Amino acid sequence: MTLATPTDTELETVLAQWLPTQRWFSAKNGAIARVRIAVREPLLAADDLAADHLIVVVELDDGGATRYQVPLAYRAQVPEALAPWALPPGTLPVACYDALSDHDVVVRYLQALEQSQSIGALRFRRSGSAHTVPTGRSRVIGAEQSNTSVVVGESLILKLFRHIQPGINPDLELHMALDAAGCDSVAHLRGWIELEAGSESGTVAIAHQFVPNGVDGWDMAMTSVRDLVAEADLHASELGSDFAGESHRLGETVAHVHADLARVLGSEPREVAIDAMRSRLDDAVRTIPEIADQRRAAEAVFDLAAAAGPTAVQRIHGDLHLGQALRTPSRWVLIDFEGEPVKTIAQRRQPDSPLRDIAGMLRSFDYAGRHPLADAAAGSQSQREFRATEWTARNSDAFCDGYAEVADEDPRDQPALLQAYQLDKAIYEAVYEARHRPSWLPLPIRAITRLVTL
Ligand SMILES: Nc1ncnc2c1ncn2[C@@H]1O[C@H](COP(=O)(O)OP(=O)(O)O)[C@@H](O)[C@H]1O
Ligand SMILES: O=P(O)(O)O[C@H]1O[C@H](CO)[C@@H](O[C@H]2O[C@H](CO)[C@@H](O)[C@H](O)[C@H]2O)[C@H](O)[C@H]1O
Repeated sequence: MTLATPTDTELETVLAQWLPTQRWFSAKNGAIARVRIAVREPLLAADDLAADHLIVVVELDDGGATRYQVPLAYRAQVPEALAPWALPPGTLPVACYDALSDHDVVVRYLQALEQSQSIGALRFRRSGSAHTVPTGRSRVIGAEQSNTSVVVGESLILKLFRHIQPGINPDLELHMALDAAGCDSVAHLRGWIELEAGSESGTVAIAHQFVPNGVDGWDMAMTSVRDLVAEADLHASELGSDFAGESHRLGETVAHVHADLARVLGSEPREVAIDAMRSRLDDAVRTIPEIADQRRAAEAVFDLAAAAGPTAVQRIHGDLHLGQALRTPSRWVLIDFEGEPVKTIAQRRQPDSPLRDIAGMLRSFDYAGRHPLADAAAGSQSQREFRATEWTARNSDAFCDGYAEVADEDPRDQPALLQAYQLDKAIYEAVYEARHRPSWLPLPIRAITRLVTL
């Protein structure tokens, strides 16, 4: 006999309690009026384990509605190791938990991908030649991420988008283009899942080759900066953990990826959408009153950029920072081509200047350089501040040098646009930090002050 699973109504009640506790649930500030199951596709139905793939619509009191993807598994009891993924028992007749934590359910997803199956409204698509489901165990990563990824057998990574929107996700579109270009600075595409639901159709998950032995660029940069803060009498160039060589190589990598994207998806001269930057500033001032004093000066930076005239635009990464770069023993690999999570899919698919990605990385060097200062002991703080500024400048320059060597174009030759993109990113970061990590908010706020007075 197969396991009895909860009714939609039973699940909707429990989901309304559980969803706001999840990191990827973005509507934390709004009160939930109702959770409605829009799609429920059965994936497994055995006597000891059942699983459904759910798309739920969360309706808020303010009238807003967002769609989330929630795979659920059911057993008589939640296995002890999976307890952190359990939903509150409430009135459910069986134990219920996030299905991505259960290896048996993950294997079901991978089999469907491998065979390009359709399960109800879900279309599983394999990319490239036949590949077998990895044999090793699976592990969930991304507790602090916008989405949820599962690594299987240390050879494949399946990422399920949590907040889903209609349309092709840029992460899929750009990886298809980069694979077609033969780019080896990204993880190769292994498959994807689409939801076919009329006007709500779109990409809901992507599988990539897992990059083994990859070290996150942010973690590497942190090691270098921490050494600098501990040895404040050394220059960045004197550190054993100097990062400038890596920054240079990262600049080269980003330039190669931009060139491949332009070659496959095109590039053309166009005015940069400075109005979008102005309206982001307006929204940010409403959320973060501390930056209101900088508004006039920020508008002046945007005015100067608007006067710069047309520049080459193309498809870009869109949310590039050190955490989106993995250093393998042989090269840098860029990941997560989704663009900024706050933008709609249509906005993220708009061509933009490569300067946006370069500015994203420059902001990241600034974050890396200054973040450890908050923890450093007082006393020689000004010396540490000096060293942190030096570290940031050294690595930003190395990155731009590396980029310029490959692109034959130095990003620093367009100072007004580069400054506007950095300022726009710092404004985005301020809103991001206010929402997700309030203790980090001073970092982008100080950057805004610096960027408007350059
Ligand atoms: N192809 C890959 N190989 C190895 N690790 C990866 C790969 N893709 C992502 N990761 C790891 O998973 C984490 C989350 O991936 P990411 O695509 O950035 O998710 P999110 O959209 O949730 O931020 C990354 O920080 C990285 O550590
Ligand atoms: O990786 P995500 O796509 O989820 O990106 C979001 O979260 C990032 C934080 O993890 C955030 O990046 C900001 O903090 C980083 C340090 O943690 C720093 O290196 C980046 O420069 C800074 O922007 C990113 O903005 C946000 O979209």
